[in-house]
Amino acid sequence: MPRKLAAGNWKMNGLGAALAEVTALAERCPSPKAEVLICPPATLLSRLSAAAEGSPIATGGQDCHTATSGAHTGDISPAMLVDAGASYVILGHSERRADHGESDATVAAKTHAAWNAGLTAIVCVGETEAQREAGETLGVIQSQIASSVPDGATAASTVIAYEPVWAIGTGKVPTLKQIAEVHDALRGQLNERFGSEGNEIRLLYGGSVKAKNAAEIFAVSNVDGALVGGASLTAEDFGPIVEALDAAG
Ligand SMILES: O=C(CO)COP(=O)(O)O
Repeated sequence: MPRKLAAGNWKMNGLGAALAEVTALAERCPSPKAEVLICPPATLLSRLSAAAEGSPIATGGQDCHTATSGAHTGDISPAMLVDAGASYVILGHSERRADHGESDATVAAKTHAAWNAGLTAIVCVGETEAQREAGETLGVIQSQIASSVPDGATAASTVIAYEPVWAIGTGKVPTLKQIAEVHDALRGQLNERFGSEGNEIRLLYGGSVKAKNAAEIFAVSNVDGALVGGASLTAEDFGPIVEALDAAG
């Protein structure tokens, strides 16, 4: 099994001053057992990669285009993320699915492009509150996985993040039983489709993960780490989450 992963998604937050948080995080967690990843806005990626050099902190993008270069104003290619020091990219986040109309097919194409550039793709899935209330959660998520994750996914190339849309930035968190139900179902689906490799693909939980709830979430079966938004912005908030993941073994 690859190392567990504590991933921070800074979303559209962070100016130059935020680089100090990465230095502080590296000082606080000098040799974590888990992999630690920060995905800053694209404007900070190069500088953050430089600031994290020599530390255990990896960097990643929050989206990429399917092409390597060309006439796509405002977009960023996977090769450009690699050039800026990234080793990961978050794809299909629910905010991109909602704000930019990204479909499962788009996410799958971006995942292929990311793999071709040597990036590890963190593919995000999650149900809305209405879908959960209608009892559709597992069906929605399994269909998103089936169509957003291309054939050939491996533990080195792919991470899955389960992020219930209603838990993102709301302070609402599913029960541990609800998290276990989804993660166990995802593990079963990945095993069935990718064989032994599917057993090794890391499954992250995301949505209102904080220092105070991290340890109990990391104890849930088939939770191999977290994708953290708001609580990843400072070393003070993210450090204890990394430490909780390490303590979970
Ligand atoms: O969307 C998320 C990470 O990608 C979760 O965000 P919050 O941790 O702020 O709820």
